[in-house]
Amino acid sequence: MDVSQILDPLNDAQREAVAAPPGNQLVLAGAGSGKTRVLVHRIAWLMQVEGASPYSILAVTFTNKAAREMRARIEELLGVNTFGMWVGTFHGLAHRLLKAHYKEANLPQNFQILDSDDQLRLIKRVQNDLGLDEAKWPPRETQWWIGGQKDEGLRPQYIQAGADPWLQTMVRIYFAYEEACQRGGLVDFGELLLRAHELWLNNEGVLDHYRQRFPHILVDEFQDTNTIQYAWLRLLAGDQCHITAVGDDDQSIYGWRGAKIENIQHFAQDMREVQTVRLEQNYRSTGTILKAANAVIEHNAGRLGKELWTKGDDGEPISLYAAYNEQDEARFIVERIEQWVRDGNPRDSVAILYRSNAQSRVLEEALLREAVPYRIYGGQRFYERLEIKNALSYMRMISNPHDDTAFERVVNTPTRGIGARSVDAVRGFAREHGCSLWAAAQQMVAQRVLAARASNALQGFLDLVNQLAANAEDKELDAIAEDVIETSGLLEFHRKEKGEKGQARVENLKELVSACRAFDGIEVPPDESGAEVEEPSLLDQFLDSAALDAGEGQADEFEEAVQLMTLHSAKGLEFPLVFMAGVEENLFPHKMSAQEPGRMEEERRLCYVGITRAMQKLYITYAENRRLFGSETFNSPSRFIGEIPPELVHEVRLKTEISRPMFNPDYGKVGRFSDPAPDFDDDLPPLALGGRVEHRKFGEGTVVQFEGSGPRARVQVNFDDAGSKWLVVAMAKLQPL
Ligand SMILES: Nc1ncnc2c1ncn2[C@@H]1O[C@H](COP(=O)(O)OP(=O)(O)OP(=O)(O)O)[C@@H](O)[C@H]1O
Ligand SMILES: [Mg+2]
Repeated sequence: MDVSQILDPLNDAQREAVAAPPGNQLVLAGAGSGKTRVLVHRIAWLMQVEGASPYSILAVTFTNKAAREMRARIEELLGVNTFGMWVGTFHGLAHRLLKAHYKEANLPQNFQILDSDDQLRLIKRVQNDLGLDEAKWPPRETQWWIGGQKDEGLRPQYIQAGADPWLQTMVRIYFAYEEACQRGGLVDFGELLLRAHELWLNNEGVLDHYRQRFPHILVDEFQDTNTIQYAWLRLLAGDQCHITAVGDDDQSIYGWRGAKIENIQHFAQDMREVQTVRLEQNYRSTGTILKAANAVIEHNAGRLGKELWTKGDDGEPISLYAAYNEQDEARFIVERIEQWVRDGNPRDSVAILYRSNAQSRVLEEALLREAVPYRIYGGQRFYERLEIKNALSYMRMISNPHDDTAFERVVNTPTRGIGARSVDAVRGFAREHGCSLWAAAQQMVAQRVLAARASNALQGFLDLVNQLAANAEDKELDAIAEDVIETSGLLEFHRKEKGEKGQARVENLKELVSACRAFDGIEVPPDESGAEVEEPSLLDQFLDSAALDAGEGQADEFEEAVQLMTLHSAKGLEFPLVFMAGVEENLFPHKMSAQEPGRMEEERRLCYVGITRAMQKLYITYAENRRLFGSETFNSPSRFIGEIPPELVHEVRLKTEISRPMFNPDYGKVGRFSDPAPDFDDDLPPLALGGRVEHRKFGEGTVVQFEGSGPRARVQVNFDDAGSKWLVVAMAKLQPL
């Protein structure tokens, strides 16, 4: 038997983990030390040497994309098909279980996944029905709270509200929300996990079946499992099955969402005979990047403790750029990317990482301006778009007209004369009769409850959905989508919208048809045990995968593109060139983290995750002046920058003839940056970004941007009275103040 392919590309510690006899294992190791590689090779080993069938393996990954990569790697290593292996995220696997056992889970076969937006709407509606004022009971807070309870595995009946009126109300909403979900056949993300856990708890036969089936359980990114996920794993493992868990306590970044680092310690106690393996050699990053990461994370207390080293070169220093504002930052980043690409590197070797989703907009604009293809990773870019969600809602109505969330979304979209009052009346009727909105609307039309005009309009909507459903019979998925966007009037509606926005929406709707065309189903392999798996319709599969897979690189998967993503979604990934943007106090660390103990350490772990994504070169940028979330802020550089040893950092100065970057008082405090003298062109006044200048005609103003050099150099000045102007420096006779 040739196992050299499996073992040769590993170091001794990795080999020990991969080739261990079946048993419980914990691989605890820092970033880039090959944890994920160990997991993949371990699966290959189990199959090749222990004779495990792919059917007997369940692997949990952090994203669906990681799951696909894992499959591909194993197939490449062994030259066999991984068909039948269960590889996916906790949510994806839970969904699959619930689909296969919907009856035992007390769900309709075509239950729908409720994404966070739809969930919020539903909560609003539920609160409204309970007569709770939104101002006093912010629905987002309720959503957060309910999610938190589900993560902890708590149903409303188990929550002791005592005499706490706030908690009593929350529990009341939770009850009503559960009821609404059950009625509509809707399952939110937290519910997937909770139900899947209860499915096993309450159905011994089902649990036994899976325990028999999956003697080998493997989990990546174990440090970010929450209570219910861990309970689910343990329940499945019981005493017979073996878990290989790999993780890094320094990379636990989802505490705010209920993840428990403690699970790492509990694992060693809860499971029998756990073998712990540590990996310390890093294969990903240069020495410099690694030293920076180690230095930053050292500021955290209570670590399980491990130091990473590499045999590789030190590589280039980390570049730090102090931008004048967020525009300048974005432009700088795009320029460097263009240079990198001109040097012959592929675009998809670059990632821009940021702390908050909203930061992407400015970066996107800068990339668009320079026509640099980019993709937002994990940002729910396509399926989150309004017009797409509307079209998907029509498709959901075809699948299940009792889906209240979909009903709400499209009953009057595009507008068809069904006013808010009519919709309110439908809601009231549904509440009174304990039925779905669809059933209520049908009754109301039949009983002529509404005035003639409103009634006709509502009838029109009912007819439309019925017609779409009839048309959909025996049609291909893309034909259904095409019919939906045309017959519903959505396409026409956006065609009439003026400007680029409408056009983009039309294009998106069309893209949905292409997405349907390319879709060939979620793999549901036959279950050799004979457990009943009724194949859901392709439409249902598509709707589920759109909800589950949202944003995971589906935008033009094959185009070579720069990757944009939040630091959170960068976990587990690696890129030769990485930019960390917006590394400023209040943004990163996020200002919310100051309010809760422990959160600052989580921010630092997030910084560690960010730094360790970089293989060859890392840029850190911050803006002295930032417009974000609609307001202007002046932040100092992040404390994390100060935690990187100065000798690893090189500060970037822009060397155009006219620019002298604004002096940052904080540098003095940190007192450590090598500062190459800025270049000046003696003929021209030394204008500085952010500097004050005077113009004969326009008066005083602030320099905000530069462009070009030499005689063609231009500056943009925000004049106090005359507004913003672009001026040619050589002509404008600007006087620095
Ligand atoms: N023994 C090895 N020899 C050569 N390259 C290796 C070895 N082990 C891992 N690598 C490479 O090092 C990089 C990091 O590995 P991997 O992604 O598995 O690390 P990780 O510990 O999972 O990181 P993270 O904590 O970020 O998830 C990958 O490019 C991987 O292919
Ligand atoms: Mg990994």
